[in-house]
Amino acid sequence: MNIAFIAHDRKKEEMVNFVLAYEAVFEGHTLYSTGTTGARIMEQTDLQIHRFMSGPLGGDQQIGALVAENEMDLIIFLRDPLMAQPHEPDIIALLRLCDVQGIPVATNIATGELLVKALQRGDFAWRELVHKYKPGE
Ligand SMILES: O=C(CO)COP(=O)(O)O
Repeated sequence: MNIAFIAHDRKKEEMVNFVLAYEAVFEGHTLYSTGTTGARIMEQTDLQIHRFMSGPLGGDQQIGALVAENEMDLIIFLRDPLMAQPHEPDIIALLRLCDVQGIPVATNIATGELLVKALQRGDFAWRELVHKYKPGE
């Protein structure tokens, strides 16, 4: 599965702790992140993550491009609901594309926990069919 991690600044510690707790689950997958989030996770875990640009510089949009292609299978996006972000339009665009493609996306830790447990159980197997039977391929 292709999994992306994104966390706003005041959620980065929570994200690192979350990924640490489920490191064994994530290590079998292909991991992506926005720039700073990925750097923080890689500092504290043994995971290899493909890092895009920092969110405000276009990282959300880069992940959005994969979502538009229906390539991303799961996104954990710990947003800060109490702080305005300069790139709010990019964030909304990413979440909109997730809804367009029906991509599971957690925007808080409680949903993140549920999705990672579903991943552990194999509930994401349907995404393999999406990859296999892409329209036009
Ligand atoms: O701003 C972000 C998501 O909207 C996250 O970007 P960074 O991981 O580079 O801090």
